[in-house]
Amino acid sequence: MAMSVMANNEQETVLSIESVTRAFGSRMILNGISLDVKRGELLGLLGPSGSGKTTLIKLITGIDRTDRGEIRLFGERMPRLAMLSRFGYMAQSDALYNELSAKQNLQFFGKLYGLQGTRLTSRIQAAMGMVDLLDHLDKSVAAYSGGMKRRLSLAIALLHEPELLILDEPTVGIDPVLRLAIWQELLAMRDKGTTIILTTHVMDEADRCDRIGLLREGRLTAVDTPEALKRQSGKATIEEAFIALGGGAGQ
Ligand SMILES: Nc1ncnc2c1ncn2[C@@H]1O[C@H](COP(=O)(O)OP(=O)(O)OP(=O)(O)O)[C@@H](O)[C@H]1O
Repeated sequence: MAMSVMANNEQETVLSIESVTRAFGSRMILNGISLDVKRGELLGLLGPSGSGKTTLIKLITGIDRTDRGEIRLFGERMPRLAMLSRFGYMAQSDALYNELSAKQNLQFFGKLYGLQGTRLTSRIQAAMGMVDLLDHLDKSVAAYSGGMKRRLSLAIALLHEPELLILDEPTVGIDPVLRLAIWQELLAMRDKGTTIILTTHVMDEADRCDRIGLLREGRLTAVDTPEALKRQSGKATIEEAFIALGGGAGQ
């Protein structure tokens, strides 16, 4: 009985962050962060440059370790290698093989995730269609523009249809029309149950998230829906709310 209740709870909470602290040298970068993310939720992390968004993302993926506190993905304490296949990760700087074609990159990463044969081929088509790069599959990545590399990195993160997507500034350098199309895809994935955690500096993107976590000087100063944050700050737009709630400081 107790076991089944626990299993249900664990299924609901995809990510649990508890009292997490991370310092570099004597500088406290993250200070007592606690946050839960439920299955099928789209959480946006917003904060001034240097507020610790990427540091937090790296702790969630297990690339970096907390100094204090704990992070659990799907109930498992991170870092844990076995969790790698459960999420798709898009880093802030693209990790691509420049000398290979886009297709070869996708095949390489796809095989790492256990995809092969017709499933790998169909997933490559679907993911590249989503980022509008199907016409450039055979092009060498060295010949890709910065925005195209971002889109290819996103396609790789989506390739194995993970139940959790962790995206660090996924739409930087992507033009507004395609950005909108990518957001429609992300929202459709969310609606089908994919959990998405992303960082952004773009206010209209933040507005589309289910909840926004506001980071400032290493602390999570607010976590709520865009509507609640606007109400709480008495502001009409998320941009004004962000500044009113202390997000405008820094740089
Ligand atoms: N490995 C490291 N060693 C020392 N300092 C680091 C390290 N990684 C990050 N920092 C520092 O931690 C702070 C937070 O960096 P982080 O990249 O998490 O910020 P961010 O909110 O993602 O910023 P941006 O929006 O500009 O990407 C910065 O001052 C950065 O210089």
